[in-house]
Amino acid sequence: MSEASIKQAEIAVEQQHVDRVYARLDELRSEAEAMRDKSYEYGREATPEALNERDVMLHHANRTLQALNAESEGLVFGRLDFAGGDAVHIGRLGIRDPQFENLLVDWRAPLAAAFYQATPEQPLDVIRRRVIRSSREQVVDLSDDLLDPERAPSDMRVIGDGALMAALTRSRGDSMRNIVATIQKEQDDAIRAPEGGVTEITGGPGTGKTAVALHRAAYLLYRDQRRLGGPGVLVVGPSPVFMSYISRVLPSMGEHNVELRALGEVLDGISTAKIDDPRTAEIKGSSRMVKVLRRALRLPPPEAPELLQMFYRGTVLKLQADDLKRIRRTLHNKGGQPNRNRMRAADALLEALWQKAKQAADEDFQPDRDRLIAEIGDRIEFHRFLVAWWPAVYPMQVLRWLSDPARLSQAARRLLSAEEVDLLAKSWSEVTEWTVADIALIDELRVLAGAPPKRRRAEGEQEQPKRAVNYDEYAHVVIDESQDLSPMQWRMVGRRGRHASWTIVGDPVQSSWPDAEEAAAARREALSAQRTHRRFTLRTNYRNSAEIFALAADAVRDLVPADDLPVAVRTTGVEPAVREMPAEQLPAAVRTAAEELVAAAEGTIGLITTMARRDEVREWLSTADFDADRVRVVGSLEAKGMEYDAVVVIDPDGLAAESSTGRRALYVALSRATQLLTVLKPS
Ligand SMILES: Nc1ncnc2c1ncn2[C@@H]1O[C@H](COP(=O)(O)OP(=O)(O)OP(=O)(O)O)[C@@H](O)[C@H]1O
Repeated sequence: MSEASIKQAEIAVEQQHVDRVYARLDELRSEAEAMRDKSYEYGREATPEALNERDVMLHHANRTLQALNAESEGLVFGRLDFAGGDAVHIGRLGIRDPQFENLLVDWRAPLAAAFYQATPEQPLDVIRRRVIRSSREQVVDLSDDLLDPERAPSDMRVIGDGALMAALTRSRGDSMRNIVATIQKEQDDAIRAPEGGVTEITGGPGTGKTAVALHRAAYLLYRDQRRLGGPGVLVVGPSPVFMSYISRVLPSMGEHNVELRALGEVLDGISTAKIDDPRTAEIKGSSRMVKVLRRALRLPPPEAPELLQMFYRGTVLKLQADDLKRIRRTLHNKGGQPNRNRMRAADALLEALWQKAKQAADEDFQPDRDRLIAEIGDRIEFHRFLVAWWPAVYPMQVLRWLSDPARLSQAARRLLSAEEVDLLAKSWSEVTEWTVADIALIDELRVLAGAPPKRRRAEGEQEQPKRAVNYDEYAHVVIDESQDLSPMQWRMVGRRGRHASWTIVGDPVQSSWPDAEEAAAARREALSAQRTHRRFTLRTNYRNSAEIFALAADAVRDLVPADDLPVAVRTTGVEPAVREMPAEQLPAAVRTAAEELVAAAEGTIGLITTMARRDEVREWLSTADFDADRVRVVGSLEAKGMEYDAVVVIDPDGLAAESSTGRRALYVALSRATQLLTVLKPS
């Protein structure tokens, strides 16, 4: 038999199994639907027992349906043949036949671990590992590894090799795909690491850190649905573009109960993607801001009254500006959140009025403490004063107050320089939209100020979602691109995982945060409750061709130890194109490069430029003649974590100059392409 017909025969064998799996999937779906319908009938009886049973059935039926309805593409992707003749198929879910025999083993089940862990040195009883590639329900390709040739039966057929290479060469779309069929052993070690404590995954660009973190989330949910499924898993990443890029990976594995939030979306009720200029972001992210904000809350609100005057039984009692200042200082020194201290503030003012009354006492005026406090405390004008002098404060309002440079200078005395105060005040003076760095400050103020009194719900207003606002009891928190978190952002995410276990993913070499030590200290603080720390380092770059990565690595080779740079495994024989041109010819050069790449590459084309020139570059492309649907123009910070089939890096020196981490930002931009890279250098 020719090689091609052997392969076709093996594909036919696998197709039979895949057909059985899909037929069984249909049966299970019908059963789950029937259970859901039946649960509605139970509900009609409306006794507490029936309702309870209905809820349990409905929950179970809905979960099963959700899992069964997850994209069915590539449901069956692997097979293991063991010494002794047994074989199992591995898939995105576990499916059993009516006799309870395994038709498909979930990739996260212990039985499937050998699919990822077996090597020729340690075959773990596996003789042949087969990767099955399907298009919808049709098997289209197979690829085998023979792990233990000595024990292989003579009639065992081994087809091709290189499922990983085939997966890496394929063009990518707008969404990241799951990699369940080709997870590599070093990646699997991190995915299946125990849940508790902190699991850190480091590695260079394209080593699969994001993919591994998401597969780990799916694995942990599978292993401990009860603990993680309820309080939930939070995944935090750099930008909404990135969150959208990774958003389909978990649902494609049947996991829907995971919250994905960009750093600008962590706080409930606000969402932003706006980015400050690097210098402003650096100040806003610094842990010095904790003190600045604390002090800001101690300052009197703008236009706070400076005199309290009460007529009491023919006498005028006055608290002057100095008295009021002293009372405010004492209240703050006692600690506690200002919004929770409003009663204390009222008590302190009344007590001070009583002291004044005592001083004014004479034969005609004999005040009684309890009566004075009760009477004045009930007066509407006293309440009006209190509301103006010690109002409920709202985090965003406090930041807006700090757009007044005089006020900000007071809060920032000896913490920020005059130049830093100017930059911040300016950034808050015309806020139309908060920035990503502001979100961590707003969250800090939320905690420092305490919850303001609840607003009464207006008629017809919807009730809030059942979950607590700013839910901070996640069971597992995944942080991607962790090297870029500012100290203030570490504080913000730390709050959301006080009782959680953590998966932290990052690459220090790609950092865009200038003060590594300050960020490390904030991170230690955020994770201080964690006892166990385990670390995995991924060393193979699966994204870039070796030719592209060599150019990217040149940008940082003299800045970092060689060991921190991964090894790219795939060569294409195509060198990146590096072109120089006078600055005025840059727009035409960008159009030409984009047109060439659209014609030459399948999939997505990324044009990476400085943050400042994004709109200009979009404008240049408006006259280009190509399929614009596949082209994305992004700023260097937005390119974090992303990947495209072909990339144009526009003005590399400008990219490095714009970022406070210089050539590291360039390294990120140059390591985004899977197939083709063009670099345009204006002079
Ligand atoms: N085992 C694998 N099989 C197939 N594809 C893989 C594998 N590991 C990684 N990849 C692919 O390599 C690319 C890079 O992965 P990923 O984005 O997770 O890397 P990263 O380490 O997070 O990169 P960066 O630090 O640059 O953001 C993705 O397309 C991913 O699907």
